[in-house]
Amino acid sequence: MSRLAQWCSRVFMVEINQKTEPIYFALSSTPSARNKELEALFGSGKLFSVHALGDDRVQSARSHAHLKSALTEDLPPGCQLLDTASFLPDVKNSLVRGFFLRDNSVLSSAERVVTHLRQKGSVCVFTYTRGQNGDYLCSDEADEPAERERRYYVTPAPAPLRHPSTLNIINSDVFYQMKDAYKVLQECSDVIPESKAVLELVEAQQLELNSIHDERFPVIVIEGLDATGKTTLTCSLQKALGAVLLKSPPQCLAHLRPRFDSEPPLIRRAFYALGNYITAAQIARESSHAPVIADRYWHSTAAYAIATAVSGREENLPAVGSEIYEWPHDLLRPSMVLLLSVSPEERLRRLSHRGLDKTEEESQLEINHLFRRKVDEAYKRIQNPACIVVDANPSPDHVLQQVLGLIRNKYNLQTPGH
Ligand SMILES: Nc1ncnc2c1ncn2[C@@H]1O[C@H](COP(=O)(O)OP(=O)(O)OP(=O)(O)O)[C@@H](O)[C@H]1O
Ligand SMILES: Nc1ccn([C@@H]2O[C@H](COP(=O)(O)O)[C@@H](O)[C@H]2O)c(=O)n1
Repeated sequence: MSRLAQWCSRVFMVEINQKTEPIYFALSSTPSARNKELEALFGSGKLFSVHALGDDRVQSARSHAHLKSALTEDLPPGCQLLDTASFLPDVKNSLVRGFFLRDNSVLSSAERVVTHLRQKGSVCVFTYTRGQNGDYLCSDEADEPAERERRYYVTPAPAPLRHPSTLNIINSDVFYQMKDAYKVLQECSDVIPESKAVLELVEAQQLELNSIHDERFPVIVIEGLDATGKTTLTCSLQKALGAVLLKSPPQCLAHLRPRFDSEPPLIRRAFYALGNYITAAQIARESSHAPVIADRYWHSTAAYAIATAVSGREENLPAVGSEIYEWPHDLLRPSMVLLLSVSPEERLRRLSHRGLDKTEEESQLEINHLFRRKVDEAYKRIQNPACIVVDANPSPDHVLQQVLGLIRNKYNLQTPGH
């Protein structure tokens, strides 16, 4: 079967704008009725869909990221790059991400970029042209000569029940057992040597990870978006309760973080997932003799990963109660998770006062209201344990007293020296 014929079983999703519904289409050997949405997508210029190819998931993820930067850098004016994906409706792990290249430039410049990519190999490029009857046709110039003559028509497809960007979340963006995240870093240890250091640190914690958690002292996790006051509150709680303060990712991974932050989601998220297991081992040790306060833990890992993976609006998130929001069965569960909630205006005020360098994701939060809403909503949908929302708009002392009240209501903890 030709390459293009294989893609005929799949549906394509093109996102023109994150705020609007994507456009769905399929490839068929028979023409179909004209459609306004497709007309808007294809317009009159030439179009290409480009997907990175790879022998394994690590290579595919890295090739996709390289392709994105190559296309973004080389794209001449008059050309537009759109995110696209192809998938089998409602079939888990069937999503393949790619790009749609719209060429409205006078010199058909995108064609040169695409030809160059084709020559370099490891990409799959389809070309879309308008036929005499006004239909849109798809062809693959790399296919065998006989196949190149065959016509595949672009036909509108219905939106699937589950938003396609949710199909690959399990084990690509969120990991539900340590061994799955561990495997990802094992698979990339040749191309990212720092992975070995992470795996050794995880190995070193095996004893604690296998031991049963002593429930004597409570473990309280503080969660929230950037600049909601987690650092301020966790430091105050540490003093007020005579607690041990821990973080996820743990300090021992701090020097490796920038390396993994520059990698695609599969690798980056596996790194943060393993960070939680190292923090879990530290929690197991410390909570045997004192209360533990943790600044971020699994809720952060999952909520950011889900919100980044799911494109478009909040409604595209997996529904409440989905398995996506379940806690990993092998990860130590905290006694209480508090989610600091701050109005967007107050958060921006705090960010601008702080004046520190912003990470890419922080800047995205600032400009991307949609993303922020998705992170916030994903936090609230995570279960077992679910988080308790705390109004963190008031003064630091007010927030501290509120949280101490919640903790003391549940546990009989004394302030040191009282
Ligand atoms: N309750 C509060 N009222 C007013 N300002 C606050 C409050 N809590 C923290 N701040 C200020 O807001 C800024 C961000 O606070 P903080 O660093 O504690 O947030 P964070 O959640 O730890 O941020 P990040 O996750 O980005 O490290 C700081 O300048 C801090 O002094
Ligand atoms: N347990 C965690 C902690 C953090 N992350 C990721 O890091 C970013 C936020 O961390 P800051 O230190 O900058 O506040 C955010 O992008 C999370 O994706 C995580 O995944 N898991």
